[in-house]
Amino acid sequence: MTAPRLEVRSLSKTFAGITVLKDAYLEVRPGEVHALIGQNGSGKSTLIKLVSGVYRADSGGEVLVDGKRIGTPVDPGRLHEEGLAFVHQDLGLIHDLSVRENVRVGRHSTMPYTGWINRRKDAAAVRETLELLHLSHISPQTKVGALRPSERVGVAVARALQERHPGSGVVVFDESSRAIPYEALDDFYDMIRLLTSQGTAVIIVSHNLKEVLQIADRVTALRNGRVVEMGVSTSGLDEAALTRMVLGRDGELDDFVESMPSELRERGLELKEVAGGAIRGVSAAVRRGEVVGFTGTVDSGLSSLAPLLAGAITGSGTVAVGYRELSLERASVKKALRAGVAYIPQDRHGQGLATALTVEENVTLPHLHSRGKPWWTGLGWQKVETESVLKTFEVTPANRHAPVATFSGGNQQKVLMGKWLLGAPTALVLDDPTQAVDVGARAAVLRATRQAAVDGAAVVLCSSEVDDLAAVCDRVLVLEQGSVVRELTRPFTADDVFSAIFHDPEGSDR
Ligand SMILES: Nc1ncnc2c1ncn2[C@@H]1O[C@H](COP(=O)(O)OP(=O)(O)OP(=O)(O)O)[C@@H](O)[C@H]1O
Repeated sequence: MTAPRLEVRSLSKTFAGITVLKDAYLEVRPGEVHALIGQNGSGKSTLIKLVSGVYRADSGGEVLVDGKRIGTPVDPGRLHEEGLAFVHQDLGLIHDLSVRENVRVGRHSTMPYTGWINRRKDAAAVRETLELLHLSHISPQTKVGALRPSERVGVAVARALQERHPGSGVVVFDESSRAIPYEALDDFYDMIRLLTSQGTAVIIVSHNLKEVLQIADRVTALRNGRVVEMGVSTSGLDEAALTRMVLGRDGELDDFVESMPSELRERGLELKEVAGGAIRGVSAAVRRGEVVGFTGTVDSGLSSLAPLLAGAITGSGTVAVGYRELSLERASVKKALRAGVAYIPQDRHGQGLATALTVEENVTLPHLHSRGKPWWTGLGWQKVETESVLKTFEVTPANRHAPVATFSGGNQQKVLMGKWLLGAPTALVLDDPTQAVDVGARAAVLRATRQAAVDGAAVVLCSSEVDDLAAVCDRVLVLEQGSVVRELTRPFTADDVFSAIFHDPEGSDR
């Protein structure tokens, strides 16, 4: 029997006395797609970071590639040699540089004597790797920013795989598909299949259980820092079975509109000829008590809408919030916030959270003014409210004094939601709020979104997750080329939303 391509034996990791990964084990075979699944904070990234040498494991564990011991600790310098490659969620590409520069960074061929970069040799090496990935149409001279999203993933993979024998090694995609718009996913999956057909092993870390079923041969689940199932074949599994592996219990997405009815009132949020970014002109009214979804493909303008409404980018037109009117020409997040717009941005690091501060500081900071007294911030409410956020969203560890930076990605997203929902806003604008959250937390985020409407907010949900939109929205508006082109009113299903985005009136067999 051939040795596993990658084997992990008894890996543990302790941070400041708390063991977050305990005796993890894993076997990945050559030529397979192996998915790692688990709730936020279950230890997936920690496991990957131990294998990639970012963290040093507690003593006692072992990592083997093709039967050969490579640690622990794993020497990051040896990873390339041993055939381990990591493609992170943000891809780590510099858009202003060429494909050649991005792929060859740190690995340039140089001229003898002068030590200057040998561009011709570099370009030839890049072409060779791109050919392996069936991407020979990409020129090494093209700027990465000019490529399609799926081609960018190809460049990130080429960088990871260069100078490798086809079929060797392991490529780890850590939530990489989140960087890829829906319409480019098939190309990404084709590339994964191409790699595995050559014999390379692929690990995907994903919260998207549909994706896991579609692409993975076997799956390993972590719960509370332990591997609870290892290498289970996905044939014969369905989403409900994967959900049980993740949560240790059943978990279904409710129809929250049905189960959480709200009362509609005027004077919510009114968009008048809103334009800016890739939005060309949108007029729409969202009543208080209503959740209105906006959706569309990657080039529909969807990604500009939430930042525009929240004042994060300027534009033209006006947004009326209750009795106040904001001009988008002089917009700012501060002005929008003062008018009663709470905003959950997509980029939680850049705009959402101060990661060096504690959970309690993050959750309560925007509310000190309204909840505290001019002479005293008040500690009681801060404790109670923060603990309620930790409980509602099942944030782990439930430690309000821990710095946000030490939480897993999904748990940070939950803290961000909790922070803004505390304030009972007039309008709530959410930009793809379930990204990175696990299947259990996703339900909590959607319930909280609906609860905001029940409590009287006008809620705008910008998302391309059709299941989310169908679960919480009263109406869905579909964008194309920066304008609203279709409107769905209840009842509608996730498939209806999907068909409306891709303008497929016959429905689809996704
Ligand atoms: N640098 C750190 N210091 C302290 N604790 C940490 C650190 N990094 C991770 N942790 C803790 O380790 C646990 C596992 O986190 P990890 O990032 O591995 O989870 P995950 O399964 O990848 O979650 P997600 O799906 O949200 O990305 C969490 O409880 C997290 O708070």
